[in-house]
Amino acid sequence: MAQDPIDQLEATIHARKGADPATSYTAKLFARGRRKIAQKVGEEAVETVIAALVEDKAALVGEATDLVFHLLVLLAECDVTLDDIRAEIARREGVSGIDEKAARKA
Ligand SMILES: N=c1c2ncn([C@@H]3O[C@H](COP(=O)(O)OP(=O)(O)OP(=O)(O)O)[C@@H](O)[C@H]3O)c2ncn1[C@@H]1O[C@H](COP(=O)(O)O)[C@@H](O)[C@H]1O
Repeated sequence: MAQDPIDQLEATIHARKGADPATSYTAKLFARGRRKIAQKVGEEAVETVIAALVEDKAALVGEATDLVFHLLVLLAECDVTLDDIRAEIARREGVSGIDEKAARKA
Protein backbone atom coordinates (compact mmCIF):
# COMPACT_ATOMS: atom_id res chain seq x y z
CA MET A 1 0.00 0.00 0.00
CA ALA A 2 1.25 3.52 -0.83
CA GLN A 3 2.55 5.52 2.11
CA ASP A 4 0.24 8.18 3.52
CA PRO A 5 1.30 11.52 1.95
CA ILE A 6 1.63 13.21 5.34
CA ASP A 7 3.92 10.42 6.60
CA GLN A 8 5.88 10.73 3.34
CA LEU A 9 6.16 14.49 3.83
CA GLU A 10 7.45 13.99 7.40
CA ALA A 11 10.11 11.59 6.08
CA THR A 12 11.12 14.07 3.36
CA ILE A 13 11.38 16.88 5.92
CA HIS A 14 13.62 14.74 8.15
CA ALA A 15 15.78 13.86 5.15
CA ARG A 16 16.27 17.59 4.46
CA LYS A 17 17.95 18.22 7.83
CA GLY A 18 21.50 19.20 6.90
CA ALA A 19 20.72 19.39 3.16
CA ASP A 20 21.81 22.34 0.99
CA PRO A 21 19.69 25.46 1.66
CA ALA A 22 20.44 26.59 -1.89
CA THR A 23 18.47 23.70 -3.36
CA SER A 24 15.96 22.84 -0.61
CA TYR A 25 13.37 25.21 0.88
CA THR A 26 13.05 22.90 3.89
CA ALA A 27 16.81 22.95 4.48
CA LYS A 28 16.69 26.75 4.17
CA LEU A 29 14.05 26.87 6.90
CA PHE A 30 16.14 24.63 9.19
CA ALA A 31 19.18 26.81 8.52
CA ARG A 32 17.24 29.95 9.46
CA GLY A 33 16.36 28.43 12.82
CA ARG A 34 13.46 27.66 15.13
CA ARG A 35 12.37 31.28 15.56
CA LYS A 36 11.98 31.79 11.79
CA ILE A 37 10.17 28.46 11.37
CA ALA A 38 7.78 29.36 14.19
CA GLN A 39 7.17 32.74 12.55
CA LYS A 40 6.31 31.00 9.26
CA VAL A 41 3.81 28.76 11.09
CA GLY A 42 2.18 31.88 12.52
CA GLU A 43 2.00 33.53 9.08
CA GLU A 44 0.51 30.44 7.46
CA ALA A 45 -2.01 30.13 10.31
CA VAL A 46 -3.17 33.70 9.72
CA GLU A 47 -3.44 33.08 5.96
CA THR A 48 -5.48 29.94 6.69
CA VAL A 49 -7.85 31.85 8.95
CA ILE A 50 -8.32 34.57 6.31
CA ALA A 51 -9.09 32.00 3.59
CA ALA A 52 -11.69 30.41 5.87
CA LEU A 53 -13.32 33.73 6.71
CA VAL A 54 -13.61 34.81 3.06
CA GLU A 55 -15.12 31.37 2.34
CA ASP A 56 -12.66 30.52 -0.44
CA LYS A 57 -12.47 26.73 -0.16
CA ALA A 58 -9.68 26.28 -2.76
CA ALA A 59 -7.56 28.94 -1.05
CA LEU A 60 -8.31 27.33 2.32
CA VAL A 61 -7.02 23.95 1.11
CA GLY A 62 -3.86 25.62 -0.21
CA GLU A 63 -3.21 27.69 2.92
CA ALA A 64 -4.01 24.79 5.25
CA THR A 65 -1.52 22.65 3.31
CA ASP A 66 1.13 25.36 3.68
CA LEU A 67 0.31 25.44 7.39
CA VAL A 68 0.64 21.67 7.79
CA PHE A 69 3.97 21.68 5.91
CA HIS A 70 5.45 24.46 8.07
CA LEU A 71 4.03 22.89 11.26
CA LEU A 72 5.71 19.58 10.35
CA VAL A 73 9.00 21.45 9.85
CA LEU A 74 8.59 23.10 13.27
CA LEU A 75 7.77 19.76 14.92
CA ALA A 76 10.84 18.19 13.27
CA GLU A 77 12.97 21.11 14.47
CA CYS A 78 11.69 20.39 18.01
CA ASP A 79 12.14 16.57 17.69
CA VAL A 80 8.39 15.96 17.87
CA THR A 81 7.07 13.29 15.50
CA LEU A 82 3.70 12.58 13.93
CA ASP A 83 3.63 9.45 16.12
CA ASP A 84 3.82 11.74 19.16
CA ILE A 85 0.82 13.67 17.79
CA ARG A 86 -1.03 10.45 16.97
CA ALA A 87 -0.46 9.22 20.54
CA GLU A 88 -1.82 12.47 21.99
CA ILE A 89 -4.88 12.35 19.69
CA ALA A 90 -5.49 8.75 20.76
CA ARG A 91 -5.10 9.71 24.43
CA ARG A 92 -7.81 12.37 24.01
CA GLU A 93 -10.19 10.07 22.13
CA GLY A 94 -13.59 10.06 23.85
CA VAL A 95 -12.68 12.86 26.28
CA SER A 96 -15.13 15.69 25.67
CA GLY A 97 -13.52 19.10 25.31
CA ILE A 98 -16.28 20.47 27.56
CA ASP A 99 -15.47 17.97 30.34
CA GLU A 100 -11.72 18.47 29.93
CA LYS A 101 -12.06 22.24 30.29
CA ALA A 102 -14.30 21.89 33.35
CA ALA A 103 -11.72 19.56 34.98
CA ARG A 104 -9.01 22.20 34.40
CA LYS A 105 -10.92 24.75 36.49
CA ALA A 106 -11.54 22.36 39.40
N1 LIG B 1 4.90 20.78 0.95
C1 LIG B 1 5.81 21.58 0.70
C2 LIG B 1 5.57 22.99 0.71
N2 LIG B 1 4.44 23.71 0.96
C3 LIG B 1 4.81 24.99 0.84
N3 LIG B 1 6.12 25.11 0.51
C4 LIG B 1 6.88 26.32 0.24
O1 LIG B 1 6.67 27.23 1.28
C5 LIG B 1 6.97 28.53 0.81
C6 LIG B 1 5.96 29.46 1.40
O2 LIG B 1 5.89 30.62 0.66
P1 LIG B 1 6.26 32.01 1.26
O3 LIG B 1 6.05 33.00 0.16
O4 LIG B 1 5.57 32.22 2.55
O5 LIG B 1 7.83 31.79 1.57
P2 LIG B 1 9.03 32.72 1.32
O6 LIG B 1 8.58 34.03 0.79
O7 LIG B 1 10.05 31.97 0.53
O8 LIG B 1 9.60 32.85 2.80
P3 LIG B 1 9.99 34.14 3.62
O9 LIG B 1 10.83 34.98 2.72
O10 LIG B 1 8.70 34.73 4.08
O11 LIG B 1 10.77 33.59 4.76
C7 LIG B 1 6.97 28.46 -0.72
O12 LIG B 1 8.31 28.54 -1.20
C8 LIG B 1 6.40 27.07 -0.99
O13 LIG B 1 6.91 26.47 -2.16
C9 LIG B 1 6.62 23.87 0.44
N4 LIG B 1 7.89 23.45 0.17
C10 LIG B 1 8.11 22.10 0.17
N5 LIG B 1 7.11 21.18 0.42
C11 LIG B 1 7.41 19.73 0.43
O14 LIG B 1 8.73 19.53 0.86
C12 LIG B 1 9.43 18.75 -0.09
C13 LIG B 1 10.89 19.14 -0.05
O15 LIG B 1 11.04 20.46 -0.56
P4 LIG B 1 12.51 21.07 -0.64
O16 LIG B 1 13.04 21.10 0.72
O17 LIG B 1 12.37 22.45 -1.25
O18 LIG B 1 13.29 20.15 -1.54
C14 LIG B 1 8.74 19.02 -1.42
O19 LIG B 1 8.96 17.97 -2.31
C15 LIG B 1 7.30 19.07 -0.98
O20 LIG B 1 6.79 17.76 -0.80
